[in-house]
Amino acid sequence: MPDSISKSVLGFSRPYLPSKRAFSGLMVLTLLATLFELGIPLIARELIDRLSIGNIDRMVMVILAAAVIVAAIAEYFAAVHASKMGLSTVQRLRFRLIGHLVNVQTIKLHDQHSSELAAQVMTDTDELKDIFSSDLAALIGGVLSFVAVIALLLWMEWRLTLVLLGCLLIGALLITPIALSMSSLNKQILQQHAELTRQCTEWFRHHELVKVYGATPQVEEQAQAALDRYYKLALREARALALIGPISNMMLMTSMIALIATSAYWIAEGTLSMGTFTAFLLYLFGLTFPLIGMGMFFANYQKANGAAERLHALANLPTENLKPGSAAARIRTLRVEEAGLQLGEQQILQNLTLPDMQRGLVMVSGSSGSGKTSLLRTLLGLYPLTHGQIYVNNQPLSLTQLGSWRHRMAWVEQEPALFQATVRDNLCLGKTQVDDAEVIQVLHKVGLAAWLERIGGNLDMLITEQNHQLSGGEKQRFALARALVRPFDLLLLDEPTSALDTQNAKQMMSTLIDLAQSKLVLMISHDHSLFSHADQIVQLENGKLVNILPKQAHLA
Ligand SMILES: Nc1ncnc2c1ncn2[C@@H]1O[C@H](COP(=O)(O)OP(=O)(O)OP(=O)(O)O)[C@@H](O)[C@H]1O
Repeated sequence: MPDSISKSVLGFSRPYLPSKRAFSGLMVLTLLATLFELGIPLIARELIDRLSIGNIDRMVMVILAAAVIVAAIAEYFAAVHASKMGLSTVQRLRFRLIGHLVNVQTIKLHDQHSSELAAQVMTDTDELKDIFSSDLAALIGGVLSFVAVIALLLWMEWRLTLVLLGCLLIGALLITPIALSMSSLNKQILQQHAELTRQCTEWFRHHELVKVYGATPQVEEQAQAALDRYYKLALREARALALIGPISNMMLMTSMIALIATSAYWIAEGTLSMGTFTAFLLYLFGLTFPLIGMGMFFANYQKANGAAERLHALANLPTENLKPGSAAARIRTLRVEEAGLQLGEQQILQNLTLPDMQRGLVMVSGSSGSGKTSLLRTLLGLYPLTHGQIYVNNQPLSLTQLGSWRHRMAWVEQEPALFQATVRDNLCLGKTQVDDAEVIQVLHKVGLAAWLERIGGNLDMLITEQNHQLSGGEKQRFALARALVRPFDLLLLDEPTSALDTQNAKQMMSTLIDLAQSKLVLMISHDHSLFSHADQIVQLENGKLVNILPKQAHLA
């Protein structure tokens, strides 16, 4: 994302704001609406003064009607334009945030929950939307009306205007601390909202576990506590916001009473016309909305500051650097030299050296937690090496474009991830050209022909989040199919047979042995019965290489 210079709403949103033209358009429309709205009381004054001396002027009536209609039309277009600006700003921001978050370095996302991130992308940005749509238009119109009305009132009766300004100043002083408290309050509300979203996601995703372990009362208790926390914060915010309207109204009421009382005296004295008095009243009414609008803008701006601060933290998570370096060439050899990987306090790989590996099947074994998956993640460029180097065709991997390096690989994860998407979309992830015939062929190759038949050959079938459409073993073969529908030089597999029966494991091994004729296949496995297929066996312990056995040695 572009560097965000500040955590404030305007600083943070600057790169996504609408063009100057759009802002000018809003200014013009708001100005037009405000000018006509300000003109209406003056025309009304003229009309009433003429009527009071029995002069019915049709022209003034027509002008008044036209002014009312034009003001309404301009107000409508200003509101639509402002909403468009707010919506487009948030759309651009969300688009950049989504792109940014999927590129954030894996290790920086470890502490984040995906549903909390999703909640932030959707909910926190909503707080900014109102600022650039309704609130901004209200502010521009409000400031214009306020300045113009005060100028007109000063021109009409300066002493009364000073009394009015005094009342408004007291109102502003009352509203300011309320508005200022919004920033931290809203930050807490959004945090609590995201936390609730995370908890709900966990409960719904693991509903079977919850049922079987009879954890429903526990869930309800946690839900109640989380909802109570949210309710209290939201109520505090509602109470604070609810004060703004009455305070503004109270100040206007007070001003109006003072105005009417003095005006009554002057009308009786004959120094004030009925028309001027009507205009005063209309202007005071006209001030109500701008004042409330300005107060709300101030409060919402502070609220949005809380959201911007949270989004700022997301936007500053470091992303992967896919661009620098040279394009990855076809992989002929792969070597690891004194690789060290430390994550947090934990030393995961320690001086791990793997000599040149070429095409063939390399099995990685070792006890649980010895660093096998971490080694694969390092090769995938998901975990950065703390020291040491990986060499591809004798070139340091750190000098190679990460994106193009990944294009040379395919990966079958330990716990196959499935999207809530169609069979085709799950298999063809990242591919721009999809050939159904090829997809079906690959599904046959990995032993999913019977499964495909069962689903009626329907590649459009939706795989749901709970993915009951696939058994554990079918999921593993499905993940292999996803790898095989793309070209690669290096295939990384993380215990791909752990959920397979002997027959299916044999079939998968035969596919992998075939592939290993022309590609490098690196496979993690705990199953010693499969080791006889390996061209090389790498044994890790505590992140260190303890043994490396060629095929003959192992078979011996
Ligand atoms: N992102 C991480 N942050 C902190 N520790 C991590 C991270 N990734 C892995 N580890 C730790 O590194 C150690 C090795 O994990 P890894 O998953 O590589 O082991 P493994 O050999 O594949 O184990 P298994 O055979 O059980 O899958 C574990 O103790 C794990 O907790």
